[in-house]
Amino acid sequence: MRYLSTRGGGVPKRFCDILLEGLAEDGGLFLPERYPKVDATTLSSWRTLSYAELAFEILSLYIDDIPAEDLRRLCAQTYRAEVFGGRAEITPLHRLEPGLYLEELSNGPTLAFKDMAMQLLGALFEYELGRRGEQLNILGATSGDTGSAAEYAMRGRAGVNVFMLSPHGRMSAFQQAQMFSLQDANIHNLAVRGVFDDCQDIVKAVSNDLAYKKSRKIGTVNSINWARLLAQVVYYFAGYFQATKSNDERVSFTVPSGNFGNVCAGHVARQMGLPIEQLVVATNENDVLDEFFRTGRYAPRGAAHTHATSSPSMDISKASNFERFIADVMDRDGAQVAARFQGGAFEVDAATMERVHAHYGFASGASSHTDRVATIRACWHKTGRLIDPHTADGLKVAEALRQPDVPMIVLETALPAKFADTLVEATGMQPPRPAHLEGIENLPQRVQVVDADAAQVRAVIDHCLGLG
Ligand SMILES: Cc1ncc(COP(=O)(O)O)c(C=O)c1O
Ligand SMILES: N[C@@H](CCOP(=O)(O)O)C(=O)O
Repeated sequence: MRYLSTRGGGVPKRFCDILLEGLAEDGGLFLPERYPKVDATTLSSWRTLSYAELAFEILSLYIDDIPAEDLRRLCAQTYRAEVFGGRAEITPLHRLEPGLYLEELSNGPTLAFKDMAMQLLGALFEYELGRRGEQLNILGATSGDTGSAAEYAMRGRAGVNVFMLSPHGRMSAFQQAQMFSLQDANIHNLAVRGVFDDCQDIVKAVSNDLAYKKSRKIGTVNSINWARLLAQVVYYFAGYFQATKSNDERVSFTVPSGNFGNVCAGHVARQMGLPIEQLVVATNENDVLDEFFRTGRYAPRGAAHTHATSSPSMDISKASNFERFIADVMDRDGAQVAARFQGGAFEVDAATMERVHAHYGFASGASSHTDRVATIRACWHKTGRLIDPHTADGLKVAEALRQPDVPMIVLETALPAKFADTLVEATGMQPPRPAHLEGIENLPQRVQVVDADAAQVRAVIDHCLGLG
């Protein structure tokens, strides 16, 4: 399989090259030249596989520059029950009521769905850097969960440093403590005076400085990196197999969305032939994506209009992976994609929106603080299940948009322990947390506060690398 930039520049590349490269040189995002199709016989043969074996089968369709036995071993080492809360299924399905499910994606080390891909990325980086005898300096942006997942996956790994940008004062106390309490020498936390989008813009600006990127060996762990999305495709198949008995059945997924990485992985699974009826995008008050799916207008907002909400990891107004989806909608016309994403807002016509809904199966809705608190409370009272605020945004939208006779799977993107204040407001109870994370907020923290300025971030990286 070869990979191309959404903006059409550069030459086709192989998987391990784009794994380390992250953002394409023309500022676009890598996509495989085509989505491999999975026929009914293959789909049936995958039904009984373990999660690790399923991951291997799916990854093999996209990766031809890692020997099969090595890739199989990396998948087996990554997707072990011990790493994912002792759950043999890795992403178990929990039935809330007939036809409505939660797919548990947050049983990994940092209690959010990011672990599903990041644990594999850590193994892939170490493997490939070892083969090449190279180092990688990862520059990432987080609104709360990517950061800790990346740091836990990369801490102590040979050949990797992590520089993680987060929006100063905008994450929950638990999320901050998860990241800032790490004392490993290869982990560097930078709190940016700004919002998540400022952090992501800095990652892109530094990556687009090609001379700097090359000389400092800068890589990415955000869903900018295709490998993140690829690993996330696997749990759509795993969820489908658990919710159905035969391939004649269809299911829908509702995905709490911010940077559009998670639901974009669902789009890839659907393009591969997984029988998905609808992909429902659920946003919080930062509803740029919901606005697009309702009206055809994509209007990213600035920091002043990006609200700080009680589902903070979704406080995003410029969804990076939306570019990948639009590239597919525009039949991979790189010039058209570049024109749209180098500019500000854009609009697509009614015929295109018809395809977005009917052909690509997208629908959307938004949730507010009042909605998510009410949803957490109702879910607790009706089912005895505590859910986190982001999952609540998903459940609220799923309940409004689910169709009769089509099972709806809501992706559980984090555990309640990460967002205690909102859980207490909704239920009057402190959410449970794993014993080893008790008191994490009281540990000493290590973080450097910087302006939303790429030059300042470059200076910090250079200083840490002993270059400035
Ligand atoms: C808990 C949680 N839910 C949902 C999202 C949104 O996912 P995505 O950015 O892939 O759309 C995020 C962050 O990405 C998150 O951390
Ligand atoms: N919500 C994310 C934001 C970054 O998303 P990513 O999927 O592109 O890494 C976070 O919690 O950091």
